[in-house]
Amino acid sequence: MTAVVLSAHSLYRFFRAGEEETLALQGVTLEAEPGEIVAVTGPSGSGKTTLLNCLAGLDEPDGGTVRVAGERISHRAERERSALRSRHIGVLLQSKNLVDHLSVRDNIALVQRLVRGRRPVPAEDLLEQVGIRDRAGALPRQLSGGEAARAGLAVALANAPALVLADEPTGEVDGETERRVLALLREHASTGTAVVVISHSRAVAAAADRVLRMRDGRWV
Ligand SMILES: Nc1ncnc2c1ncn2[C@@H]1O[C@H](COP(=O)(O)OP(=O)(O)OP(=O)(O)O)[C@@H](O)[C@H]1O
Repeated sequence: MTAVVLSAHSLYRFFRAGEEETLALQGVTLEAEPGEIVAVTGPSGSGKTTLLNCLAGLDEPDGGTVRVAGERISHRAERERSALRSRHIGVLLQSKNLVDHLSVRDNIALVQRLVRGRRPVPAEDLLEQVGIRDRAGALPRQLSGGEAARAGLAVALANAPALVLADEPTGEVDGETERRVLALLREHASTGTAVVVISHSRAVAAAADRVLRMRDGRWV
């Protein structure tokens, strides 16, 4: 087992739209150890989602490297990044990680089929943990915002990932559900998972081991 689950070094990301250039990430370095929950906060447009996308291998940084569980995920073909993501990372983005035409149960099964050599946690158990066991047969569009957020979390945890990357996982849930989600993340962290979570919630910051603040693509 590697000492750090996530090692992102000196990440840069530029976006160009016509004449305008945005420096979304300006040399961001981040490491996370097994068992650690890191909260990332900062104003709108500061680069948080861009960072998470680069960490997840959903986007390529223009400079710098990302390693997850000892394997480099940056600067690789999309297919390779996708395979590494299935193997090591649970991703919960604001855009949601549920496939529309599959039930919640089948969304979990889909993620678990991509991972070999690990015994999957039964879908019902994952859904019990997030408190929506009775919604296993529902389609994503039949879920409330809070239920969809919890289903997304169950899917993010379905591959028993070394690293969980979550963008506002408690943005749409009530206080009680937020506590439940945080307890669940802590439980997974205690088994060695590292968690990086973007959030403006005070409860999330209080539950985290470290809180990092971003502004204009840099830590402040
Ligand atoms: N695909 C893109 N093309 C052009 N500019 C982009 C793109 N994605 C992000 N940006 C710009 O990069 C900057 C950082 O955006 P990002 O979404 O990472 O911020 P954020 O901190 O996650 O914001 P929020 O809290 O509102 O989600 C912003 O100025 C944004 O407009």
